[in-house]
Amino acid sequence: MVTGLGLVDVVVRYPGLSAPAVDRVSVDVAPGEVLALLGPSGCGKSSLLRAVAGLEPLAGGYVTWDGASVADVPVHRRGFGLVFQDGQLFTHRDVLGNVAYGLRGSGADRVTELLELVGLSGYERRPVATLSGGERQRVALARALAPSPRLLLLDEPLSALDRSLRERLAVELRAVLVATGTTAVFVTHDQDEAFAVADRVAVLDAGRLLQVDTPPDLWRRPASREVARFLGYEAFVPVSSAAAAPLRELVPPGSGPVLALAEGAFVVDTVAPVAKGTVLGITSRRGRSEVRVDVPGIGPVTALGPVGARWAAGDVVGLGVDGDAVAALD
Ligand SMILES: Nc1ncnc2c1ncn2[C@@H]1O[C@H](COP(=O)(O)OP(=O)(O)OP(=O)(O)O)[C@@H](O)[C@H]1O
Repeated sequence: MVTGLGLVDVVVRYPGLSAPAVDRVSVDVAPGEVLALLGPSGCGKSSLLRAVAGLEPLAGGYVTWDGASVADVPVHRRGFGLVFQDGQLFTHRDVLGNVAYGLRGSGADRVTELLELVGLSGYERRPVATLSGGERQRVALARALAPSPRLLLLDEPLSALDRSLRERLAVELRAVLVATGTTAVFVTHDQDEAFAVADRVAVLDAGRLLQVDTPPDLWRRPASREVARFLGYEAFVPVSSAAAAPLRELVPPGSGPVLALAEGAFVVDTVAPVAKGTVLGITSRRGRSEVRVDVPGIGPVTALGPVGARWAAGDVVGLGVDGDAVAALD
């Protein structure tokens, strides 16, 4: 028997849409596991999450909990908690009133414990209108966790926040889910966020499940170019080509016939270069320079460069390689 959440050939259709929004997706989520649903806008992530919650009818397949279908269990009886992008707090209640909602009795001790967990100790009496965006999402998380849901469903809970806060909260969110042993499904379109939060990541496109794996396995062994591109691999080169010579030894012998190169697979190296490229342009990210270089036989790639790099378009630079940004594809 599958314990925890089971999805079997789940299909979601909308009237007027010729293709299904979710197309026969099957995946399990073990007790205590955090699964991210990752994919581009419109790929069906939210539809799948809503179908699990019971907010969207299934056009096919099953959603199971501990092996039994939940088809006949109404939304509020499933014991699943929900957190949305905008938190959806009750604006006329204070923080305590929001977190205690859904608890029997006053639940004051439980609220104190949860606010501590999400880093908001002492916030009980704050009106939610006075909270920052990040604080609101923490309250939404505490509220959803308060009744100890057997499954927590999170739909892009961080995407309305700015990047640095998003990155910090992603780490905190994982810590809270792990500390509470919560089984969770987390929707995001951001690969970094999925990798930071989840034990396993399910990559979706056009309603179909392309691959589900742990973050390191997904990164090292993307199942297709489609998955690789979505993760940030930007160039593909046959392993047998001359241009792949400096890269070949970076993947295990006998791996697939195509090498995928992520941004940063090449690093500008003026001391012991293994390849050369022609500079196309330079941008900056987090202080480092990112140099677009055209590598013969591979094409344009993004190489990491030193702080304050000043090459001009047309300059030729030496390149080293970083094995963590090279994967073999079948
Ligand atoms: N209520 C609806 N009625 C009709 N079509 C819908 C409805 N909800 C979603 N869709 C369509 O179903 C497809 C999947 O949408 P869904 O919201 O699940 O994608 P998503 O991956 O969550 O996208 P995003 O990241 O932009 O939120 C899209 O083509 C969308 O336009």
